[in-house]
Amino acid sequence: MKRGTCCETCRKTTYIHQSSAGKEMRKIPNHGNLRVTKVAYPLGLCVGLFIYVAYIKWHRASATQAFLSIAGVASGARWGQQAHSPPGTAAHGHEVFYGIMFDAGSTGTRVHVFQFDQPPGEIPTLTHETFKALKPGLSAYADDVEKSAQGIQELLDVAKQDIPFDFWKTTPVVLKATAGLRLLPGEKAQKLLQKVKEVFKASPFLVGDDCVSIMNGTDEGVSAWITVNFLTGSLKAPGRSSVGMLDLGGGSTQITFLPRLEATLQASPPGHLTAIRMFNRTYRLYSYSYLGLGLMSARLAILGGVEGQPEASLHELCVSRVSEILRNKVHRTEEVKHVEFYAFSYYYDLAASVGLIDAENGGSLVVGDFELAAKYVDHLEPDGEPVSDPGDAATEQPLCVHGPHLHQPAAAGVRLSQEQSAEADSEN
Ligand SMILES: O=c1[nH]cnc2c1ncn2[C@@H]1O[C@H](COP(=O)(O)OP(=O)(O)O)[C@@H](O)[C@H]1O
Ligand SMILES: [Ca+2]
Repeated sequence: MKRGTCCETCRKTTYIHQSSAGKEMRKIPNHGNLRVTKVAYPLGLCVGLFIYVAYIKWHRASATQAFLSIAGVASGARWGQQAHSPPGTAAHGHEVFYGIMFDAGSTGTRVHVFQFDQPPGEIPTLTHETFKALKPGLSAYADDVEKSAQGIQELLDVAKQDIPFDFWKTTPVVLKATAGLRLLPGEKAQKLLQKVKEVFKASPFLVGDDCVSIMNGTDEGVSAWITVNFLTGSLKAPGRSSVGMLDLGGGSTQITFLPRLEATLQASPPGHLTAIRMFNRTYRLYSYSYLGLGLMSARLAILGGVEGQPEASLHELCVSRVSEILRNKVHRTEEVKHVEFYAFSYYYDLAASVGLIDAENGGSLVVGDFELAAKYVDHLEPDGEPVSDPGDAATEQPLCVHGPHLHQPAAAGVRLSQEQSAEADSEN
């Protein structure tokens, strides 16, 4: 991947972060350097989601045009060329318009305020984004629905500050919920969605009938796959092989890749294949979302069953509990050994937290590195010091990233190369 494409994205993006105290917020303008930060990740995935949901799924005929436009800008291809118009102005006859997208994840709700610019007779391009995230996720308010309104209102206020008054009533606002709401009993999830809709309706923004919904897992995986393959250039260059996408969320996890082997298509269980049409081409994708196997939900399942004191080593105990949870739940498809994958969310957070990848730049590793890291962490005393004689060669190996670091926000994920994933698979 070439350096700089996505980093341009950061230049025009303003992120507003919740401080650890959860109250204070600060604006971080990026002054045009090439430093890649993790916060660029949500822009990429949300633009992909926007493209997929708004254009490919609903308006298939205009998919190619819309995709080229929005994803092209997301990659920074055009952002260096023109100065950013002040919000609300239409310099040189350019139309400016906005969109507000809420990502209601299981661990947090995030707002993305997109600004688009449309030169006369041309397709629109994305020129600015403001982002803010709040914790916990919407599902945490399942038993106190009224309380959920406060956070949504706070995020809407960010949009109000960002979007000029004259644009409010023409700016659409949309919320897509993922695993947190999928995991709730239907009635509770619907009450939360209804509450959000009420808050949206009381706002000055454009609110459609289907402005608030739960996105299905396949759509979630496919939109992230589109984004990552746009960013790696494989959608634009037909000969270039595509990469796979792994996203480990809090409540669910997705795998999506483009199989090359007929055998993979034949051997895929029902519900694991989906087709999308883009650039006059039909992509038959292997895509599956495992509900309940996000990091937090899986931990809950694993730890929920613990009773008494462990007899085996902590690592062995963990491995056996995880195996029990995963048994017969996860389909193993042979072809992944030969596919390069980009991994996101908790794959990133976990790899960065144990030093497998650089916390700013991401990096490459093999699947087996996670296992080594788990062994290492499981051998730590509660105070964080390694035990004196872990008796395991794994802890003697350096926990470092294999292969080059990526200098891309798409790489606010972990990259698993072909050889690496093959090697890792053979170790499992
Ligand atoms: O907008 C974002 N900003 C920062 N991290 C995000 C964003 N969206 C998702 N993540 C990452 O996703 C993980 C949490 O997943 P999420 O809450 O979206 O659960 P879900 O996808 O299973 O519903 C964390 O690793 C978090 O870093
Ligand atoms: Ca997510």
